[in-house]
Amino acid sequence: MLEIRNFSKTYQKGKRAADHIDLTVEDGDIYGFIGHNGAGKSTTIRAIVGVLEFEEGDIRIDGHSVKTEPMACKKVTAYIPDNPDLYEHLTGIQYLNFVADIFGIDGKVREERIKKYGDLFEITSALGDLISSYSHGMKQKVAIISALIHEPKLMVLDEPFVGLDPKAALDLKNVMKELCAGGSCIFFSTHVLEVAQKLCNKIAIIKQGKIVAAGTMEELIKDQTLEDVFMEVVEDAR
Ligand SMILES: Nc1ncnc2c1ncn2[C@@H]1O[C@H](COP(=O)(O)OP(=O)(O)OP(=O)(O)O)[C@@H](O)[C@H]1O
Repeated sequence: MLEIRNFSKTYQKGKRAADHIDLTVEDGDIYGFIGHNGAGKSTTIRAIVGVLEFEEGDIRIDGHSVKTEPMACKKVTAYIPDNPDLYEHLTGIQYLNFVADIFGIDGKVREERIKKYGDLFEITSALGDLISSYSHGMKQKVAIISALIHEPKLMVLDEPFVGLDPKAALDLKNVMKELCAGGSCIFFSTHVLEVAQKLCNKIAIIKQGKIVAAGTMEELIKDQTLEDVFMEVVEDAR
């Protein structure tokens, strides 16, 4: 579903943020992407979802290149950035309808999905209010619902648990599992290793732009914790 081949990114001031990255995310995977601050997670994620241009390597979603077939990629992908920037002058429901329009989701289906996820995340009663009046967590919830509205085949999330209360975080984990059980896949970055260990079937660890370990959770951690493995791998790669 997602294939990253030999992807590298050097920013204008010469910073090499991603260095020959190869990764494959398959249908049904909940793939965690972990690494220290500044390791290159957001750079990779932003290239996957088409908001960061790159020259080296190729990224394909459902067989389509993000460089040459961006629309085909975007149709099947949902992206939630680490700090969702929503249209503040719209109400929550106007924003969700706007996203549903873009993806061509018909009225009945969108209503059902907005009701299902709005109720789950306990935000239905606030959807008539302006987004500018929302807390960070409420904006995060609307961003999550907008991502789920078109049942993406690939969901890409950058630090999705930051700012969510414990109930919302649990709901999101359950929604992620449900989506992947239905054949979609998720690629997400996180610093919360306990969550990654419980939730993910695959993990990649990035250090200074390079993948230093990747594979299934069982292969990687064996009888250790993800935190132990992360610290070992990152120290070894120094
Ligand atoms: N627009 C930019 N121009 C120049 N350098 C950048 C730019 N964006 C990111 N970088 C640099 O690229 C490196 C990787 O940054 P990136 O945001 O991908 O890391 P990250 O793993 O997502 O970090 P964090 O966990 O702190 O969010 C860092 O050294 C960062 O300073």
